[in-house]
Amino acid sequence: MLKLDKVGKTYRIGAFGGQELRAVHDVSFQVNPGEVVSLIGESGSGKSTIGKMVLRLLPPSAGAITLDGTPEADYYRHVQGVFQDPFSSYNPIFKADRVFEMVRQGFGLPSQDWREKVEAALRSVRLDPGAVLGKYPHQLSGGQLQRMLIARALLLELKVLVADEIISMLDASTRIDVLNLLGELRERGLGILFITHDLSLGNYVSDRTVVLYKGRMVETGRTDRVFGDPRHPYTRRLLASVPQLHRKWSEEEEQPEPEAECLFHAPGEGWVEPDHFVGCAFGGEQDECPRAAEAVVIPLR
Ligand SMILES: Nc1ncnc2c1ncn2[C@@H]1O[C@H](COP(=O)(O)OP(=O)(O)OP(=O)(O)O)[C@@H](O)[C@H]1O
Repeated sequence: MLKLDKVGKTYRIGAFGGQELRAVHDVSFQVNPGEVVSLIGESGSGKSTIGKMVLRLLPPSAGAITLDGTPEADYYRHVQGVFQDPFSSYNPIFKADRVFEMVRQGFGLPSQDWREKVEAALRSVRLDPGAVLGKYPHQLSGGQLQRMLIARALLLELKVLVADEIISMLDASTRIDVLNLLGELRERGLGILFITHDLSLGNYVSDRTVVLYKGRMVETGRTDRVFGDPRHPYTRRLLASVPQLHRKWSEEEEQPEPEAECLFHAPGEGWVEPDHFVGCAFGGEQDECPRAAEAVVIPLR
């Protein structure tokens, strides 16, 4: 089980790193084996920063990230990531399957039976080894390249896959294939952290959802509860802003603003039901909240 416990990240910014930007505050959640957890939030809400900390590409400034008490050296074999742009993960002048050889060398894995293992991993992501091995990146589609990256991660005794906006650059028909592939990997016991700004994707793919606002968790719980009965006003706003098929944009614009809800302070903060948490987007720090003085909090139920 991957566990984040009160994780925070502060970046040093400005000339000579003289200023601080708190990108992630006090984030705690877990990803169990065979579970997809989606991390949802607007641009800049800290999703990728959390993904990078989980992948140990960035050190947390506070809190801890652990995987079953795994020793540090083994962590990288068990927790791997796939990112938005599959093309940038390949060197265009080398054949695409060089990524497999690089991972073998990088982790000092034996060359014996390697080809068979690679072919088995490719088949498990529903790729025909004969159709992709020996090809250059430009000869393969974005969906095939993305699947190869997932196959590469599978060769490393993967326990948790961090999928950061992995389908946003794929076309509609390939997207659903990759999403269904994630579903199959989940069935096989993989834990998946699915990072997206797209609420409908998060709803489609995940068992549990974490909603972020400016680096803070404002709501988390079972996806059917968070989407079916959102308690934080921010989550409600997000859900209301998803375009709906039967409505035109002009009609959307005519919708009145919801009244008298402070966007940030949710009534009944805390555990509103088992496995459904609602928190203040400012961590209860009143002086940070621009609307604290004017906030009128109404009961949501
Ligand atoms: N290396 C960095 N140095 C300084 N600030 C950073 C760095 N990386 C991200 N940030 C800042 O941290 C905040 C969170 O960024 P992050 O990329 O994690 O958000 P995100 O939710 O993934 O956004 P997006 O969906 O646009 O990728 C932003 O304000 C961003 O500008």
